[in-house]
Amino acid sequence: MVTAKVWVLKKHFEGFPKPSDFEMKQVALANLKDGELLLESVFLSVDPYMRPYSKRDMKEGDVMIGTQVARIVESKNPAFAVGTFVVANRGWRTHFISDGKDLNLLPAGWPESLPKSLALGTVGMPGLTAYVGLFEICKMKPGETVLVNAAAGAVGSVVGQLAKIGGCKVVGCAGSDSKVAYLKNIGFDEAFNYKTVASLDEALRKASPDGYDCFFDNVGGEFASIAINHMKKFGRIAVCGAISQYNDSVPQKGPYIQIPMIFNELSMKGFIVSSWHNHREEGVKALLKWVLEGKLKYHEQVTERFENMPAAFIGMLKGENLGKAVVKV
Ligand SMILES: NC(=O)C1=CN([C@@H]2O[C@H](COP(=O)(O)OP(=O)(O)OC[C@H]3O[C@@H](n4cnc5c(N)ncnc54)[C@H](OP(=O)(O)O)[C@@H]3O)[C@@H](O)[C@H]2O)C=CC1
Ligand SMILES: O=C(O)CCC[C@H](O)\C=C/C=C/C=C/C(=O)C/C=C\CCCCCO
Repeated sequence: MVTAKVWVLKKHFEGFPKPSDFEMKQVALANLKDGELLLESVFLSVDPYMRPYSKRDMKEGDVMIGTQVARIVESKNPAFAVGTFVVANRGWRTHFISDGKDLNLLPAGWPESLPKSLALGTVGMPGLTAYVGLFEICKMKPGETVLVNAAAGAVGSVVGQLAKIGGCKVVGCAGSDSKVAYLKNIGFDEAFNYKTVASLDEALRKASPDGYDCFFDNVGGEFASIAINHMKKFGRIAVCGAISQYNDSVPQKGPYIQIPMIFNELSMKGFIVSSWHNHREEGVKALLKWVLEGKLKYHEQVTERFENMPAAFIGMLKGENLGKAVVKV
């Protein structure tokens, strides 16, 4: 019999998550029935969505939500061989049983040399978010100017590079000078540290005096309220995330954005990547191709050991990650 380690939400978050909000437990797994598989998590993802979704979708005592790259270690299902790697959405746990229906194989042609953890980041849900947000929501065109915040993160770093691949000028911002240096290294035309600029308004104007055609917003809040005034006529805004607000114990009251919306006849559309599942196969295939061609660079913030999941999650929310944050079990 296999004993799994799991992290449960011991107490709903209030403000930033704290280590004491989590509790690690052991769960004895039953022997496999016909058609079942035993899997071990190899890499686990920590993502911002877990913070707001935990309040909406979880009750105290539930296993933390999340995805993993897992390896099949025992199989009573002829459709899946031992040693196969998959992406699953089974939460923060070291081992789990599946009937195979909730498993996604890695994209065909995944070379042995490519870290499988990328299936949680650049060639997975965050990469797909960037792909859908740019091509389907912003509908970026060559020669346009794209702005992206949280630009050194899992989604933002892909947004900037896909926009370069798409022939655009790209402006990004992040919360440290080392992240800004990384952005320039992966091809951003302009990048700045939003925490240290004297004025965000001035920094946005200096980076692109003519303004922005597309704004890929990962942050929301005050940043979005200022950035919207730098949009060009008929600009498009992909409302991807609002991480500046997830950890608020008291909701922020931002300035209204309707006037520039109306004056510049802007398009602004919220989206959730999982609603665009019909673009998943084409998107993951394109992302893998660009990575293998060296056109799409990646960086992973790898935290070792399952016991360190809460620290990895809290660190990501505080901006300690460069690129996709993953935990190596
Ligand atoms: N709509 C959808 O389907 C999806 C939406 N998202 C959203 O995209 C955004 C980025 O996600 P992801 O790439 O996975 O995460 P990241 O890898 O970018 O990690 C989060 C980053 O957000 C930045 N951040 C944290 N707090 C603030 C703040 N108060 N103000 C500005 N920046 C902040 C930090 O970087 P920094 O150093 O720059 O501050 C941190 O590293 C999130 O809002 C997430 O919810 C992600 C996936 C799917
Ligand atoms: O590829 C897979 O199968 C894994 C899917 C994992 C994940 O569940 C899919 C989508 C993730 C979406 C993330 C969305 C965001 O980050 C946006 C976050 C918050 C928006 C506001 C939520 C308010 C809740 O009350």
